[in-house]
Amino acid sequence: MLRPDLAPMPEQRVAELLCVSPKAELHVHIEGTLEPELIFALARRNGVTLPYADVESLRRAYAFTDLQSFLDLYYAGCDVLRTEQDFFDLAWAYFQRAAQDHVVRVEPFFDPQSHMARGVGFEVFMPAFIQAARRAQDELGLSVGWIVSVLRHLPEEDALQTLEAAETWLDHLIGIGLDSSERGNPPEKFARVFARARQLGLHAVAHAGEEGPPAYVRGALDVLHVERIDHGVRASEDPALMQRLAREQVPLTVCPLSNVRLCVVSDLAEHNLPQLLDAGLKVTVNSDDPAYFGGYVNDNLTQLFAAQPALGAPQAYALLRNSLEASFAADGDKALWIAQLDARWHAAGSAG
Ligand code: HPA
Ligand SMILES: [Zn+2]
Repeated sequence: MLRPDLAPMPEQRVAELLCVSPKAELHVHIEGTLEPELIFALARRNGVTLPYADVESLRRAYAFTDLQSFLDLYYAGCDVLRTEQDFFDLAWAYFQRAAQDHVVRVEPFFDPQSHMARGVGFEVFMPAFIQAARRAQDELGLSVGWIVSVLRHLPEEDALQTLEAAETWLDHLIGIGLDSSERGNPPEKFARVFARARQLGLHAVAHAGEEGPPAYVRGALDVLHVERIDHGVRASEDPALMQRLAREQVPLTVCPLSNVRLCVVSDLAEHNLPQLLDAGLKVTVNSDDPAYFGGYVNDNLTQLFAAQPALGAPQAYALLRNSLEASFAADGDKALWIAQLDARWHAAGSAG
């Protein structure tokens, strides 16, 4: 929703408001918040030998050419996560970082299959995630809803087994997601696992239209019955799909720095987010894998706004409000956060 009543504001003021306003982060992979420093600390703790001499040489390897080149390093990074304490340290570090960005609600993905393949099961990571989320709520006022995500490069049978293992922890999960290598792995491959998840009362989201074609966005909506599309930027290639996304107000969780780092777009100035917003889509800005892509949610917002002169106060307000509205939090919580957002912007507007 754009607010036409906002007084014109200098660019710097918009950037400040973007940073200090309450917001929801709806597209972040907890394993993608594993900073190189923590990779080295956990490797040391667990006696794992890394193929990099130090943090700097690992960081230098983060030069990706596409989604797969990133995923190879992302899954390799996961190998240092072995114990409940490791997963707690990972999640707690991210929650503290998110709170600095005035995130009031986060719905992080986690990839069980990337851990189960190494013999690390739900009984190791779930207690850690639950404990970290509890502490985030108590100490940071940060509300957390976990999304169990299945890997699309693996067979649906694996995903069904993963969902079955997740059922024990259902009270601590809000949704199911679909991630990993998109091309050649259409949403239709996961029809049964998403049907089962929805039967269990989970919300449904899926990565679609990041590297994959607009048809994958349609498939996610029509076959998986998802409530949000993760990425979705390639929808702009299909005018009829754009009209549908606008009409149905399907939220898109867009990740600008990720799109640049994975060569989905050439640079931030070329990103189609303004076009998506202009077409009336319910767009949100998120960080995806901030430890790998060079920025958390406020970095994504401020760098995008700095690169795109067409983005100003109305778009900033819309993106923040969309994030809160598109979350799966309780209606009462959402209403409270939106009131806090409006109070911030009202004060800014009257200050001129
Ligand atoms: O950006 C992504 N796309 C697909 N799968 C992923 N897994 C972690 N990040 C991503
Ligand atoms: Zn993602």
